Amino acid sequence: MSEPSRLSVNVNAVAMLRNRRDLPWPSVVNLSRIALQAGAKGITVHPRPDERHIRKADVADLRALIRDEFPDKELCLEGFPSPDFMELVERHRPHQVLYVPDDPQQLTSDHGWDLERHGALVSAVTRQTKQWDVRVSLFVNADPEAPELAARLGAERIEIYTGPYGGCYDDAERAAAERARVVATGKAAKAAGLGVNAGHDLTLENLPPLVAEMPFLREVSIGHGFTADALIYGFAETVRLYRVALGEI
Ligand SMILES: CC(=O)[C@@H](O)[C@H](O)COP(=O)(O)O
Ligand SMILES: NCC(=O)COP(=O)(O)O
Repeated sequence: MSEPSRLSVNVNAVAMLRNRRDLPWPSVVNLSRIALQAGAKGITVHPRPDERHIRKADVADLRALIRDEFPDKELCLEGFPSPDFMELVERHRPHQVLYVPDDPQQLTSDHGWDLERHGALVSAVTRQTKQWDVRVSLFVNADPEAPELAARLGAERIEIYTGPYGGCYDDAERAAAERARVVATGKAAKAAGLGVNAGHDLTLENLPPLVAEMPFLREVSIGHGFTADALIYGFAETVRLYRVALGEI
């Protein structure tokens, strides 16, 4: 039997494509089902306040999909802890929430929390979320100082923002330097007793060297690069390719 996967497929881009028309396809639920059947560990969505891709109704549908058809898989919700987002978390109780410091206008996530500055907010929402029996992960920059504070604020995991690493796709030397920062942050998180996730601009190319240096990585959530590959290979085959890149199969 193969190892349980570390891959959570982010389906934001599927929703974005669907939202071009007032029609229900491509179906976020059907493509998530294909990803889970193909061996992904979970589905990640980042409903943004303007619902430009994932809508509140998608969250309800995905929660039902996983509860009814894939009870051993996970739904991860990502977002800024606004009252609206917290209401969504309380209602649907995903397996994991990733709190990000994004403002409503932000195009995509491009930095982790400043935990010194926003410690009071982060610790309050973390406490509340754990009372709902939802695992809390905090989005942090690749900075080995961040994990200890994240642990003190009550987080169970961190997700290391890998955008700067992903952005070095054409520069091996800079990529190695960025990767070293991610790995050092992961090691600091592990030492602080946190589970370590990573995400943003991960691809089939940049995953293998990262995973080789971070065998303790618990989860990667991948959407943009995954969807680009899925347009070529299809969803199920792309899950297989990413699982190969993760060294799982
Ligand atoms: C937290 C993170 O890195 C991802 O959620 C990423 O920001 C995807 O969001 P978009 O699909 O809206 O770009
Ligand atoms: N948490 C990161 C995520 O869900 C997907 O990010 P990306 O692969 O779309 O950059």
